[in-house]
Amino acid sequence: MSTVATITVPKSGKQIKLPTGLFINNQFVPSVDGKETIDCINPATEEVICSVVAATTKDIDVAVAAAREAFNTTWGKHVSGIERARLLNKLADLMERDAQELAELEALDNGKPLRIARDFDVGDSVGCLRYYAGWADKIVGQSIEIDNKTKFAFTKHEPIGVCGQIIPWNYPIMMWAWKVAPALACGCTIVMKPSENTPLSALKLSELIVEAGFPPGVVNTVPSLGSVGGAALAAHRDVDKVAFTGSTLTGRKIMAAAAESNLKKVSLELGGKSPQLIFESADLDQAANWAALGILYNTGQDCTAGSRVYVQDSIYDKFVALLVTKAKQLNVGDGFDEATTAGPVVSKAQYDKIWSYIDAGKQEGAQCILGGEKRPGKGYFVDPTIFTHITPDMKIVKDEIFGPVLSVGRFSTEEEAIKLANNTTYGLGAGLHSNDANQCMRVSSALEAGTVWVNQYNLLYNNVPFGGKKQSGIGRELGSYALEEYTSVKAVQWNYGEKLDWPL
Ligand SMILES: NC(=O)C1=CN([C@@H]2O[C@H](COP(=O)(O)OP(=O)(O)OC[C@H]3O[C@@H](n4cnc5c(N)ncnc54)[C@H](O)[C@@H]3O)[C@@H](O)[C@H]2O)C=CC1
Ligand code: BAL
Repeated sequence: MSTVATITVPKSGKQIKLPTGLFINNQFVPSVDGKETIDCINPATEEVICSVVAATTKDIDVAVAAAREAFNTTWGKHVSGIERARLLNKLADLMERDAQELAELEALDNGKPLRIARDFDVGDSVGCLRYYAGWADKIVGQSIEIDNKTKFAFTKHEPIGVCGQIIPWNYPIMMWAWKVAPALACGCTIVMKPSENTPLSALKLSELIVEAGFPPGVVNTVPSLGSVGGAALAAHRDVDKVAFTGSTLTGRKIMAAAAESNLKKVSLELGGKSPQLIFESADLDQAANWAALGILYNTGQDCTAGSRVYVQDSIYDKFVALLVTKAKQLNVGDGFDEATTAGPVVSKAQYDKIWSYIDAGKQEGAQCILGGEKRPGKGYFVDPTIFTHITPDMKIVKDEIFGPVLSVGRFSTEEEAIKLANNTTYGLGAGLHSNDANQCMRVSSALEAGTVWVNQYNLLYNNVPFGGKKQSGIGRELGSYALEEYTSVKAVQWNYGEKLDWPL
């Protein structure tokens, strides 16, 4: 197959030339032993955009060897923090320069609206690179006094080594940035496996890695099926750490593979079934805006999607009516239409999964008060769907759906609200809306989640840590906390005076 695809951008007709090979040692190459390719589908039209080379397990070995060689020679302990910062800042500048093209590829491959891809996905990712560029020369250890006449110790926060990074399809550029930026800032090298659903932006970013001036092998990109390339990275004996975002099911497999191979360090950002609590003192119009954003942003394909909303009895009817009004204002359509505020879901598999849950909700007796009807024609479009009259045992209430499907329940007391919210195996996000400050403090500390949003929902900042409790994950991304995921602490104990009497 050709190793450069020509991709036509809808509406503008602009043509993008994109290398489609594996990116290893700063070059786009064919597979060493495979002929498989991955078709990239535009979910708004179901048409093939282009095909990219699929890495085999042998290709993963080649990419890991390249990353190891770079770690031992040009990166790792062989490059200063100042230089790492310079390169990260340069990469951020190039991403900013190419923001439109990156967004076009993302909108085509994932389906999300072009404007949102450019302003939020690319914009926040540029910010993420700059944030970690700022950290690159500030990764410092401690000096620890043991005995002030004879001994002290100091710690070094050393790069952990070769990192396998496995990312999903819901925010392909942003998940790339969240993983690549802290790893490079700390001095790690990378084998990046983008999702087979959305590999295009990672290939474009690989071109920018070369242009920014990163040495060969520092970042390698291997599109592949999860069961092939992802599994090979998780089980690889020369990978020191694997960072993953995706389903809890796959996270479990990755952890098992890490345990059974070389006990590599693992960080997991997994699924969720996040609650939003609406108390009677809340500003209802604002709460409805945040609740709608919580479940409908990115067409609900969000690990922190606020997919369970619980409303206090006294305001239930009024709030539900408001929420329906807000949900109806969403404009689901092709991401290249200016008016679109939510695109299709990413793939046929995801579309089918969402519809199986909508059907289950109806069969289990929940009341569908909005949506719940398929659209005719092409494209994986799902309109906002709201269920009421739910019970805790329903599948739509328990399982992560990853689509614009909301379950709405009710409560009478604060205790009941907390109990309902925490009644899940997940613990990623939670929201509460109340104008009672004491209540906000009480409830935010009682909610079992890695992030609690008070009077807002779903906002993330590069300097605020993000991650899950319970079965939503292990470790933290973003903020200074992410640096711990990519460094290993070495304690150097120094004797400058103590004499050892022997035998003891
Ligand atoms: N937490 C999050 O942000 C995400 C959650 N999900 C959840 O997962 C559900 C299924 O979506 P999928 O795309 O199938 O998720 P997935 O967890 O299987 O895929 C995420 C990434 O893991 C890779 N992968 C798959 N199997 C692997 C394996 N055995 N070893 C290593 N890597 C592997 C995939 O290639 C992809 O790069 C969604 O409906 C949603 O509920 C999906 C994507 C992101
Ligand atoms: N909400 C950003 C992270 C994620 O959905 O994977």
